[in-house]
Amino acid sequence: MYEDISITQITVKDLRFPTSLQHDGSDAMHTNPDYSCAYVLLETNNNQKGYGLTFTLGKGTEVVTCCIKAMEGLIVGRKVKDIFEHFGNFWRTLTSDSQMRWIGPEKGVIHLATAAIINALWDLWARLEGKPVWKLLVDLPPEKLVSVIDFRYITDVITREEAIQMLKNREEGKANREKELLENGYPAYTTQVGWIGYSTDKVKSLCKEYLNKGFTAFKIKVGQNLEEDRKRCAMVRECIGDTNVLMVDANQVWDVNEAIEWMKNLAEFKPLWIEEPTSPDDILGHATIAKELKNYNIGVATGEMCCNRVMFKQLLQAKAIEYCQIDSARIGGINEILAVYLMAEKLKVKVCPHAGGIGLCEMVQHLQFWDFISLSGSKEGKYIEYVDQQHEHFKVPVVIQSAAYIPPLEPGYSVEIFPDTMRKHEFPNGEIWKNIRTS
Ligand SMILES: C[C@H](O)[C@@H](O)[C@@H](O)[C@H](O)C(=O)O
Ligand SMILES: [Mg+2]
Repeated sequence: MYEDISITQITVKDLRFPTSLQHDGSDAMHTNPDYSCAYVLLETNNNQKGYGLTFTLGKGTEVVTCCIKAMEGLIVGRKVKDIFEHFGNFWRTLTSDSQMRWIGPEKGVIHLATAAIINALWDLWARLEGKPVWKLLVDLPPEKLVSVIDFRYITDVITREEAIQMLKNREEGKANREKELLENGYPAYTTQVGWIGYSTDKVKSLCKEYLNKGFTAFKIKVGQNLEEDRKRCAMVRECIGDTNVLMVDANQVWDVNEAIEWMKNLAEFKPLWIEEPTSPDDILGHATIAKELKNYNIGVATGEMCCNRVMFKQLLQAKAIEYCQIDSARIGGINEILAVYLMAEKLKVKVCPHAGGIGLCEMVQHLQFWDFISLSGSKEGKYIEYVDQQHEHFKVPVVIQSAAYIPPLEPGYSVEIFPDTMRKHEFPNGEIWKNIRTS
């Protein structure tokens, strides 16, 4: 298959959206984020295209696009057959290039660039197969699916053989779960109600709006001021009632002990989890927080800035997280994220993906659908994050019905952006940015 198809071009665009103007997406650490992405377009000699992105904020996009350009030589000229037949090996060539790996390895800008390229390759593969990515993943035989993963550094927790066996054990019932998912979708929680820059009135009216839309789980930002947080949590709890779920997110703002003390002060509002209480690199710190907060029935969630499968492995081994928040635009794209799902399943930690950023809802739903159908077989106590921003720029935007993600049927990874959006939002010459700079 695909005998003569090869990649002829990779184009990267710096696309930015002025979300900071309305404080959309703001949190304790990122008070003026402009949702942005380094957007990758792959082209082949048979006119097939593949689209992928990594999520960034404003000026940071400049650096990531530069890195993707530096990786061009690793992609262009490759036969797609060689990539997809030996995807695990190809992933390793991207992440192990002997000159480029020095600026990682497998972390930071270079790994964001890897994620964008890998995401575009999966989009291309799914389009060639005429399937959405979730279905491509579901239909791959266990041996083939597992062959895309690089197990280096994680075999002390999971081996290739174990992973294959786990998928085989779950084969029974796959068709029924797929059918059920297509009918009922996958539960979503909303973060749209509680960005840190939103006024109390705005938070209140958004809670009502999302309650009316059928949401039962709500995440708000905390971490700047304890008294304000207490007022905010009390107000949101009153608004959503006792039986609905509240999550809080500090975006790495605290020291370990500070996190524990702060959260004890918010415990009466019964948050399900505290997300990113401290540095994303502090595994033992997360473990300490998790241990202390267990007494208050508060779980620890993290992962949106976890840099690779090794860090995830340690978070899982150390019992540092109750909720594992994989992010579709980070670590090394789907190949590496699948490894995290497998480790989480083995160590019995729930995966609740992060999706607060542009295109993240569109992509990550595919992975969680695959997890439900092929790996964990359960949605129990799990959610996919939902933020209601920038979906109108995508050709296949997410569909949310009764607070549930409904699987897309269109081929690909759902991140193709309209050409008009690219013209308007490309930085610095798109018309949106020209207008902002002159106004
Ligand atoms: C800057 C971004 O909006 C973050 O605040 C966002 O990703 C957040 O942490 C989330 O969990 O959605
Ligand atoms: Mg978060």
